[in-house]
Amino acid sequence: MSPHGPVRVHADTALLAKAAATGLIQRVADAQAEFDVAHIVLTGGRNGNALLHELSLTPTLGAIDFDRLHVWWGDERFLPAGHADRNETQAREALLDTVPVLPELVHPMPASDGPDGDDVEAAAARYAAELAAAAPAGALVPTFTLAMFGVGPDTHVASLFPGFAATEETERTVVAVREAPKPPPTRITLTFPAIRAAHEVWLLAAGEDKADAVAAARASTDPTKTPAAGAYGTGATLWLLDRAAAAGLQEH
Ligand SMILES: O=C(O)[C@H](O)[C@@H](O)[C@H](O)[C@H](O)COP(=O)(O)O
Repeated sequence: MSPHGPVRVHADTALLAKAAATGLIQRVADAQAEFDVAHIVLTGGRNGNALLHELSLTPTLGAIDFDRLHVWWGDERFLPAGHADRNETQAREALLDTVPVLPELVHPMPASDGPDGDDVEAAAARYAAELAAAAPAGALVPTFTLAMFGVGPDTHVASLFPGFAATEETERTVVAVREAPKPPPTRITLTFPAIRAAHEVWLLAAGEDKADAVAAARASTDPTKTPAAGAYGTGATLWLLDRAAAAGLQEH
């Protein structure tokens, strides 16, 4: 599967969030019809949270059966539970606290005051085990219906930053990241083997500060140099942009 799937360009970030919310509902409803259960991977960041907030306002959200929806995260800032900067906290505020999700189907990455304390490597291993427990036979992670990733200005996705060893991981599905260039410095992240188990991957980017990163990632096939180029699904990969983030693309 090519890492450079089609691009959808929206006039602004609000329309990007609305279109993405509608698309997510359709994909989850289709997966629940076909496979009974759907698994989605949430992203942190402004665009990821804007999408979740838009979902909470979307009338067709009722097409999703939350009794059959597993929610995972692509990465997490390794902070105490409930910390305002945790992706989980922000996702709960943006959407999860407003919908009837089943707590046992919501899978946050461990917090720094969780069962492993500040041992971020043990916490990463714990999440890998949780993914494996929900995986089909022979797999290490569930077949994610949809995995979403914001794209950083340096082309990072999740907490896979350019040049970091985590971008070269081929065995483990979840690893710890230390000294991340985007604060906070200690994080937990899915690796490319986990990301590429997704049926569909979306890359979200908005704003002129992302135009160079989008152009660089779509011109590259080196996932260590430009991690966004390494995030793709088995069935589809879609880049959801606003006009500002697409400005560096010849194709648009
Ligand atoms: O934990 C995080 O910080 C996010 O998961 C990160 O990967 C984010 O998605 C990108 O940095 C884009 O963030 P913005 O959408 O806010 O630019």
